[in-house]
Amino acid sequence: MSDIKIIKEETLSDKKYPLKFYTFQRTGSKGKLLEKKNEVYFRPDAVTVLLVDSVNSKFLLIKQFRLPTFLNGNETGYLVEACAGLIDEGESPEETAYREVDEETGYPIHDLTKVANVYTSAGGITEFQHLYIAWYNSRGRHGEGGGLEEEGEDIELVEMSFDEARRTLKKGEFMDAKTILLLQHYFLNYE
Ligand SMILES: Nc1nc2c(ncn2[C@@H]2O[C@H](COP(=O)(O)OP(=O)(O)O[C@H]3O[C@H](CO)[C@@H](O)[C@H](O)[C@@H]3O)[C@@H](O)[C@H]2O)c(=O)[nH]1
Ligand SMILES: [Mg+2]
Repeated sequence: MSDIKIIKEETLSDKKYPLKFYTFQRTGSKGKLLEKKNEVYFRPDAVTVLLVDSVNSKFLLIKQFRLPTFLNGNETGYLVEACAGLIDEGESPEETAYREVDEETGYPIHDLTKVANVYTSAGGITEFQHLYIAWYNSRGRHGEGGGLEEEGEDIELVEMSFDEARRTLKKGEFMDAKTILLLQHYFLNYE
């Protein structure tokens, strides 16, 4: 680890989150000095929470437009995902989980449970995801949800039965990695 030497660091863009271009050296597994180049996009770490109503056998998912997917083959640009958001400065992942669930869905949750920490695209993006499941009551009272208007969020709530989620998984129709991981985790460990 300690023999990694950054030879050059160039900032390619710094509009929202920095995109940098590195030239670095490190000793490889065969003891040889290697020089490499790597573009790195510094997106903040994030939290994802799969909301489960085990009494009524339902998940609460969200649907929203995702430009990068539209630019890469997703015809409508819409993606069905578990509730997720970026960690604000000074926030713990648990605090982000409660805030994002409230902003995006408006439902109270309980028993927030850690599932895993994952790098989502290790070759080029710094982002580290904190994955959780939590329980909600689909028949309970809830706030508005829908995301923050001032951030341009436009979020539709999608309630999906366990059966439909299983079928959609089997057909390979979910397209968001963290959502697939959490649904599979739930079916493997709780059903
Ligand atoms: N201006 C600007 N706004 C951005 C940019 N990138 C994101 N935003 C905005 O910043 C807000 C972030 O909303 P969050 O709910 O905190 O995050 P998220 O977009 O849901 O992110 C989660 O899901 C993504 C898609 O799967 C993940 O990529 C991400 O890691 C995270 O898990 C959204 O309004 C989004 O449009 C950008 O480059 N420029
Ligand atoms: Mg979000």
